[in-house]
Amino acid sequence: MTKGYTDEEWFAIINRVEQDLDPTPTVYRAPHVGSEAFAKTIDHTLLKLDATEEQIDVICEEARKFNFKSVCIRLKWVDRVADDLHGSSVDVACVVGFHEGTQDSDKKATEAKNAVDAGATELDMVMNYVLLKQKQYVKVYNDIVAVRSVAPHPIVLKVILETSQLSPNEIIAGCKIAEAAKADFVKTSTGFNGKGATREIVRLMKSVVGDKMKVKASGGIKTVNDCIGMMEAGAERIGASSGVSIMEEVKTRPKQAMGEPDLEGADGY
Ligand SMILES: O=C[C@H](O)COP(=O)(O)O
Repeated sequence: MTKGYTDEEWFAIINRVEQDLDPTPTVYRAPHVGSEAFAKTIDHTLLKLDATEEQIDVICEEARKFNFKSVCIRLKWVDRVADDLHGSSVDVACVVGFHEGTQDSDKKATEAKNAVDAGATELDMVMNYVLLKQKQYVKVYNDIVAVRSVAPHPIVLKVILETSQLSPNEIIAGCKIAEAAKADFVKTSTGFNGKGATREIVRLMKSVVGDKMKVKASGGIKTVNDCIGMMEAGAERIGASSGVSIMEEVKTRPKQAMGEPDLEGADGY
């Protein structure tokens, strides 16, 4: 998929990227709150192991009602969600290697293929961040390539870095390796391990990937202002189990005039 670097070459590339990062933060424009584009940033997510059929059907109904971007679930639910969402504009997203990320690449690839065969059009795979921390960059790259090779474009591939477990240098490494492996998104967190997304981390990830990839913020995003803050930091997708309460909050907010930027989320940087 790209030139195969050695671990030593990756090490040098990552450190060069870190040195060259522009320290000036860019503020991106979030879609208008209440717009269709705002709802279409949200992956409506239910990943708890004890989810029931009824709960899965409910989140699909909610996703249709609010016109979210996707419903994000585990493999066992992909068939059902694909049926529930049939005829809607809501996509089916499935997690892979969730939530540890340490499974064998073959297992992840099989899981990814089964998800796509069952109707998933987006995959949120957990990077092997344990190997990343050991600077085994080539293995991390090959792990992502293994999934990408069974789920080529137009399947959307997001790579979850689990940023709470990583240093800034390791986050930069995860972003560059995911980009080289032709993933579409880097995603902050599983929501199951440590702190979720922060604006600072989203900003760092966006400054590394620039226009080459998109950033998904996830984990602990519960309010409209959380969403705006993440989007102004550079996220173009939000993963949240709180999508409904976010949309309920949207209804209570005064309408924005068209063309006016919403800068509320800029507070608290
Ligand atoms: O990818 C999504 C996360 O699991 C959602 O986390 P959350 O339950 O904190 O919104």
